[in-house]
Amino acid sequence: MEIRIEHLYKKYGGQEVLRDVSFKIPAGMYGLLGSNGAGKTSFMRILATISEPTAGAVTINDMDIRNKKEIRKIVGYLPQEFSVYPSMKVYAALDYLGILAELPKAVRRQRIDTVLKQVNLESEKNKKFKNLSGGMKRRFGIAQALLNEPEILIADEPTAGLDPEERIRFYNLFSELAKDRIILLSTHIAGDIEAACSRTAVLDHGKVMFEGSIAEMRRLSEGNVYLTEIKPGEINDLKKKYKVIHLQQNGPDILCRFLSDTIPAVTHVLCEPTVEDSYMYLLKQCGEGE
Ligand SMILES: Nc1ncnc2c1ncn2[C@@H]1O[C@H](COP(=O)(O)OP(=O)(O)OP(=O)(O)O)[C@@H](O)[C@H]1O
Repeated sequence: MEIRIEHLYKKYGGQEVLRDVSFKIPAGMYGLLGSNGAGKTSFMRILATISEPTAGAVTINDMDIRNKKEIRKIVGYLPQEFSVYPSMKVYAALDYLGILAELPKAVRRQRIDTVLKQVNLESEKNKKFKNLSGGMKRRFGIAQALLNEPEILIADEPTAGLDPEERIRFYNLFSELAKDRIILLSTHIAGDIEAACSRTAVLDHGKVMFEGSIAEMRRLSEGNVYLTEIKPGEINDLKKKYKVIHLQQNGPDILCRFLSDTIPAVTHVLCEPTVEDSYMYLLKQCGEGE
């Protein structure tokens, strides 16, 4: 099971939003990381056959994505904005989507029961869509994407707007589903990628800035991540000299995690980098390169 992307470009009018994107996505959970406008949605829509590349090639299990009909049989897609008729009940809405996907009645029944179990929405099946909580609506979105038993599930920022507990539940569901699938998900939360994915690609302004395993991603900023304890009045000074990743109140003082290419001029401890540190490190490099 593999998605192969080769020299992919996407242009909207004169704006190039994907630029020479090439990498492979193996089975398991794969995270696409990038800030707003990086090109994540444009990339995922191409893989889900909703939009077409301007140039380049994508194959899924050696099948060209231009075979839309065949590809759609093996790909499930959860777009960022997902909705159904608000007054439709959960079961009826899934049945309707199943009809659109041309699933025969008996298969539909069996699949709907299975996906409702998978996303833990069985007891909600007679509720109207509009009466579901935000997290339940997202779970419904996953259920509809799983209806045709896809080998590949593409989810665009599936956890945006969810509370931490619901986010954890979501990632548990994904890791369960990822055992025999490719799950490609996008987010701008580096910590989520670190916790859930085995590999990641970082997009910035349509270009791949990094592609590799989580361990490789962490290593990017090795030797550049420091911690220092400062007084609240010293924050601005530190920010002028270094890229601050985060600040945490520690009694009257502030614990500050920051990036530096050279040994810092303040009292410091060298830290083990996280995916978030490396993401900030990459963004800093991109910013400097512009
Ligand atoms: N249909 C479209 N027509 C014109 N420009 C578009 C279209 N879709 C996206 N864009 C532009 O392409 C660029 C990349 O957008 P995209 O939605 O792919 O990024 P993203 O990484 O998913 O961002 P976000 O996290 O905000 O969803 C942006 O500059 C956006 O304005």
